[in-house]
Amino acid sequence: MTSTPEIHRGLAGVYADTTEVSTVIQETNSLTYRGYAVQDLAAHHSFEAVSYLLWHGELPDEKQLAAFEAAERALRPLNRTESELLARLPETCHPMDVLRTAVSLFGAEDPREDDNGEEANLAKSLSLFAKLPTVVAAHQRRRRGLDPIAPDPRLGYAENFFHMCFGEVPDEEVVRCFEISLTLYAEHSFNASTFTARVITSTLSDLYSAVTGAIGALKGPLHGGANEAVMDMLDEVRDPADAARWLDQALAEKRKIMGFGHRVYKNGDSRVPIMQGALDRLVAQSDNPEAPRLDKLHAALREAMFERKQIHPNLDYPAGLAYHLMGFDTPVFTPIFVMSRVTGWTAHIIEQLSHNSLIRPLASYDGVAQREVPKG
Ligand SMILES: CC(=O)SCCNC(=O)CCNC(=O)[C@H](O)C(C)(C)COP(=O)(O)OP(=O)(O)OC[C@H]1O[C@@H](n2cnc3c(N)ncnc32)[C@H](O)[C@@H]1OP(=O)(O)O
Ligand SMILES: O=C([O-])CC(=O)C(=O)O
Repeated sequence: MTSTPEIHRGLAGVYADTTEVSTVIQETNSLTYRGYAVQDLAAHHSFEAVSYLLWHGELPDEKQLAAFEAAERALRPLNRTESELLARLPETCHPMDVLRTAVSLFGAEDPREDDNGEEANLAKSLSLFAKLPTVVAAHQRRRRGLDPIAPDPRLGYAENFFHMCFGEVPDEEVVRCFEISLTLYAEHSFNASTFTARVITSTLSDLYSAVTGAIGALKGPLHGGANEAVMDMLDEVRDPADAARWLDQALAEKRKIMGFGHRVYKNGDSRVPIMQGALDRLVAQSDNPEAPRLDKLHAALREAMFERKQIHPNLDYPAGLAYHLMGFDTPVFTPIFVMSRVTGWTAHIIEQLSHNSLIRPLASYDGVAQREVPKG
């Protein structure tokens, strides 16, 4: 008789490979990108500089950053085929479907699609980084029956995204809060979408295919889709006075409370204090009449969840409300996560190729024993 192998369902606790890109340090509950604490990066560097760091391993000097920014700004516009094809998708489809289709289309158009050399993959990564906000913004406007706004090369990455979505750039505090969220969302080791990208890459498929698959993995509400689900939950509960009663019922129904819990962090997500601080500043200066109620409800659910389950919020909890207060439609929240995480995904794709081994685990069979096929 063969012994039953040890099963790690969900690969919980399994080390699948090494990485130099980022790490969660359990003892201090902190996260580093290429060795730098993420809160220090968020406080002192632009999202563009953080993206450069993830791809190149070091922060850029002034000249490198200027060249990087100029290249990003030049790559933002979509060509006519891209704009027309994406505008043919149903207006009602989820914007994650638009992004998934867009990345697949960019791959089909790129003559270097199958060139897996580092230089080619860095060029593709920068191109995705520059173009995805243009796709997301055009869809945000289309949902409201509005024509797209062309990117403005005079504006930085975050400012330009607001300009393309709303035709104006908001107060500095709002842009800062958005940039902080992008830096915090950029990278998180072997999370489900990054691992998906690495699995696809491990077959020696192309970067666009890996990113398309990663978008599909991020869409799910147990992963990136949770930032949208947080807002749906706040819309469902509405009244801060109902938070505890609503939560008791949801827990009794064995519902997962969106924006809470984490596979790796069991004592709180290291990114939450930074994002919550940015959200507090956003609420304080918001002219949205709903901001005080939403803030109270957000805090009431967080406190009730901790009292009942001792489970902490993850990054999606403050980010979801922050994106709402910035004026984005709820279905655009996870696409914003993609705009940021495409940096981490592509850094991992390049790393996977640098020491590739096909990712192919085993399954312990527990189906019916071998049997005779009925004849005739
Ligand atoms: C950016 C990101 O992707 S962060 C994650 C975003 N996802 C979410 O916010 C979705 C809600 N959260 C969850 O579903 C989970 O916490 C996950 C999927 C993120 C992590 O799950 P796991 O590591 O598998 O933890 P697991 O599901 O085993 O949770 C352990 C216990 O805590 C409970 N638990 C964990 N999170 C939650 C939650 N959000 N709501 C209710 N109960 C929860 C589980 O029911 C389980 O209880 P049990 O032992 O009584 O069965
Ligand atoms: O690490 C994870 O499992 C999920 C997460 O927080 C992320 O991808 O940012």
